[in-house]
Amino acid sequence: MSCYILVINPGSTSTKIAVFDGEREVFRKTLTLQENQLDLPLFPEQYLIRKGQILRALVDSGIESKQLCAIAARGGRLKPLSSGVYRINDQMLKDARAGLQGVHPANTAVVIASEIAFENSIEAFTVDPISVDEMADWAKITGIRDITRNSLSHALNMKAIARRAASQLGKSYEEAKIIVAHLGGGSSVSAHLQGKMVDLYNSDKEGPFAVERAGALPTHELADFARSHDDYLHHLAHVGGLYSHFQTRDVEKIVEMARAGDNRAVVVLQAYIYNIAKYIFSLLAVFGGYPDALAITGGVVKSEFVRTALLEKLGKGFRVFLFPGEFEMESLASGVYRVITGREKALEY
Ligand SMILES: Nc1ncnc2c1ncn2[C@@H]1O[C@H](COP(=O)(O)OP(=O)(O)O)[C@@H](O)[C@H]1O
Ligand SMILES: CCCC(=O)OP(=O)(O)O
Repeated sequence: MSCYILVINPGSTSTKIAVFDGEREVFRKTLTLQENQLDLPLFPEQYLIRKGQILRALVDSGIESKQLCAIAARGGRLKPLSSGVYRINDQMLKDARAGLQGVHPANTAVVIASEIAFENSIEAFTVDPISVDEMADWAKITGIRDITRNSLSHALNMKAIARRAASQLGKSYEEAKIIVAHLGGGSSVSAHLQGKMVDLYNSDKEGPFAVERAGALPTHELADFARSHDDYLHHLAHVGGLYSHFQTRDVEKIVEMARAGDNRAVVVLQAYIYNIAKYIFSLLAVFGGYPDALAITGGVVKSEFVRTALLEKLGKGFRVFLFPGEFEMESLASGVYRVITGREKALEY
């Protein structure tokens, strides 16, 4: 019998939805928001817009809600959690609405999923939310006692990619030593040891700058910037990175500018690549040398220019696996499918 899983994945500019029959994708659509809608608060404005778009898209798809047997929602900035599939409960909804560890469009997903699930008497889950925290204690300490590093990242895609890389090495995820770089609108770079992301950077606040995220900044200059810009967090996480230099999130366009001889584009792209490589190399400290593999994933990896420049900068020491694009929709669906088929137990939040 068919078991349709609705997958909901809200991002900074769109909401991706899909329907999987078990692990086979039968429908996918990207629902975009207008530029002025993206500046609206997540609750209730964006959540209502995104929920309305999802319900209309489902009706248009011809898939009836009675065909759904479960919902998989991308989990946002919830409380720090171990990796796994979580049943959405009231406390999770409360934390998502309150923005417990900050706001992210994915915070709307669990709320929308639980409402659609309730209306259809089915269950809703989230898999490896942004707040998966497997960071080692020694990686959390900083040079100021009151400032502790935390773990917020593209955990869903990076854990799935690390498992794929391990399988290509012929090893279990738990025995493989892997670095994963996720290069999208935002970026994360993580070190996987004994099946855990023991250290990572997330470009909202650390590591390499990304398409729209500022990455690590010099502390004194950042303090000055924050004093003179009330909206400095918006600069760090939405209009930073390549966007702050070129007012576009379209990497192909910036590469074209460089190819056409725009010197600024040449140097900023050089810096973009250099910073990614620099932070990848810094994670060699986790392993005391090269890991078994370096896996590079995310939308930006679709760019041949970026792939070539980055591989050249990384040199010959890594065994590199490239996974252009992201695999969040299938990872959400397969996590929930494992639970509803009894192969994995859902965790309680
Ligand atoms: N073929 C391509 N060449 C260069 N950049 C690309 C290409 N395809 C997508 N990108 C870039 O990937 C980024 C989006 O990555 P993705 O992982 O899909 O993002 P998000 O973090 O928004 O989910 C965009 O900045 C886009 O310009
Ligand atoms: C905070 C890390 C997760 C993240 O930034 O996701 P998106 O790049 O999808 O916004």
